[in-house]
Amino acid sequence: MGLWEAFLNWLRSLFFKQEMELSLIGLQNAGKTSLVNVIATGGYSEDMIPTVGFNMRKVTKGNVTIKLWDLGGQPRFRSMWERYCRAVSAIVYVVDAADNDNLSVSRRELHDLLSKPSLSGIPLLVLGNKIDKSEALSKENLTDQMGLKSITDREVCCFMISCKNSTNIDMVIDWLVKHSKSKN
Ligand SMILES: Nc1nc2c(ncn2[C@@H]2O[C@H](COP(=O)(O)OP(=O)(O)OP(=O)(O)O)[C@@H](O)[C@H]2O)c(=O)[nH]1
Ligand SMILES: [Mg+2]
Repeated sequence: MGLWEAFLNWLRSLFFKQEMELSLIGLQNAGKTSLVNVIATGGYSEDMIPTVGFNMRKVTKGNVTIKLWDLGGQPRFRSMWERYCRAVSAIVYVVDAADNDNLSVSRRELHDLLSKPSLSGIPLLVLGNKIDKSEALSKENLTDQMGLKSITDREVCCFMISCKNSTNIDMVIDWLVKHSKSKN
């Protein structure tokens, strides 16, 4: 990068700073914390500790600072999901696309959450994770089984990803950056 270009980028970053706040929701073991790690550092580990309560992490991508609320997915933490979704620019709902046994629970929890009046209209990004596994569903199947077509009161988008292989993580970041708000 030339000096002039670097200077222009610096100027741009001063004037066009964007920020956003996101909540990562989904059942335990879906891969929420893995996604935060992949977005923040690119690192992936098989050896993860379940999230107790929540973690907050700030990540900067270009001019956008993203504040991520990474929530625990075990049943005892689900009642606090709504509280952490109220002020966010988007809700990111992570699903283990290879875990057929838990899809109906995941679907129910998602639709329960979206029925809260406090969350009306907040854009939703559904991520079918673990597509590196052979038993992972296709996007069409996941869309169908999660009942995504019936959500008509907000913007809904769905991507199939793998945190393990970093598949489609760039698409996720692009989507998030597009949904950030200008600070000024
Ligand atoms: N094969 C495969 N495994 C994954 C992938 N992403 C995450 N995992 C594994 O899934 C397990 C759970 O990942 P976490 O990121 O801790 O899941 P979580 O959604 O944060 O779980 P809670 O914090 O309990 O809600 C870990 O063993 C990860 O290594 C993926 O893309 N592919
Ligand atoms: Mg976690």
